[in-house]
Amino acid sequence: MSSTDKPGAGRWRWLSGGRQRRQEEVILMMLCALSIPSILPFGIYRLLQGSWASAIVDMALVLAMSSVIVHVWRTGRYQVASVCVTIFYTGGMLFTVYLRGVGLVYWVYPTMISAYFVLRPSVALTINSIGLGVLVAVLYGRVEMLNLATIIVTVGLVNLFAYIFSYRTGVQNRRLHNAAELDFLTGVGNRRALERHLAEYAQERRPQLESSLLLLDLDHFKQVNDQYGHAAGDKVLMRLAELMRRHTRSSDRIFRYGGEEFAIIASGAGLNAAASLAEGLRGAVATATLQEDHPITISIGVSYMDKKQTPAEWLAQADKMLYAAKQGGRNAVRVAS
Ligand SMILES: Nc1nc2c(ncn2[C@@H]2O[C@H](COP(=O)(O)OP(=O)(O)OP(=O)(O)O)[C@@H](O)[C@H]2O)c(=O)[nH]1
Repeated sequence: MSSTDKPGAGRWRWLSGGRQRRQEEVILMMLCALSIPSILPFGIYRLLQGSWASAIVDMALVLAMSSVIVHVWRTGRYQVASVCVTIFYTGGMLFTVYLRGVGLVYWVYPTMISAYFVLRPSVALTINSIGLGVLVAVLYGRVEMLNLATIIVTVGLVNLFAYIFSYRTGVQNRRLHNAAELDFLTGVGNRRALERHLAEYAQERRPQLESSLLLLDLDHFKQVNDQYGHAAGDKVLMRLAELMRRHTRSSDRIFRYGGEEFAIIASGAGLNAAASLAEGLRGAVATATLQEDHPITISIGVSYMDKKQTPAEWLAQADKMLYAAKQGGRNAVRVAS
């Protein structure tokens, strides 16, 4: 069984709730879950003390974090929730310092570091810089200048180190991702990336989002290699990938499925739209010069990514159509009915 057949496979399966979750979702939910036992005891203590304002802030944070966990768990949407969580945390932390004084400034450090776990480094740095500005305004006149300067410098340094660490980790992650999922010759996604995207689409919950799968294969490509050499064949593959990029939308995803075989996930395209896309690509390749003095054509099989079927079935159907296009004389498009 290939990875396209396994919903919920992988490292985060135990938290998947039936589908494979992105790492970002899991980190956000864990961060929120961790904040509940960290804040709740203080909220209860403040309640017992009768410090109503502090207790309300703590309880509101606990409630907000619980809501975020439920929201992310149910919808899988984490981007806006990540910004909201950071703003809740920062606001709660600043209000607590405002209410109870500089003694609670220790909360600033974990709060600010947590932003780098769930946001892009530049966004986290921006929110934290605004938070630091508000903190200085809150504490100004309430603590000695030397004390305030120490807080500013230490908070600033913590942010600087967290930013550098988070930025470098992001760069390394992108490099690893590219090495694992990009085809080194053409720069489009590789087969592993295709399988991941198909599995993600199979678990996508928006019923109105329809997509189609195109499998493209160069016709008689062996002749190009035999006649002009392997390096010339490589150039043809690169030019074809470039042509596909130009003739697809930015939401479509292109992959190299095998040696001279490519796949396109036409996002948001039903069968008719996908058939027009395929026909346009076929015509564009037929009229382009991918190899001087040698006309090159492609054959394309198209299948509809029906949610009632599995990714393996979409691939098998598109492959069957591709085979039919080849059998029909090549330089042709066949669409699954
Ligand atoms: N240059 C180059 N050639 C490749 C690469 N991967 C596969 N090929 C070649 O692609 C050719 C595929 O040949 P076949 O499977 O016979 O297919 P074909 O000649 O395209 O014929 P049809 O698909 O039946 O139209 C072989 O010559 C492979 O060497 C690659 O990365 N670079």
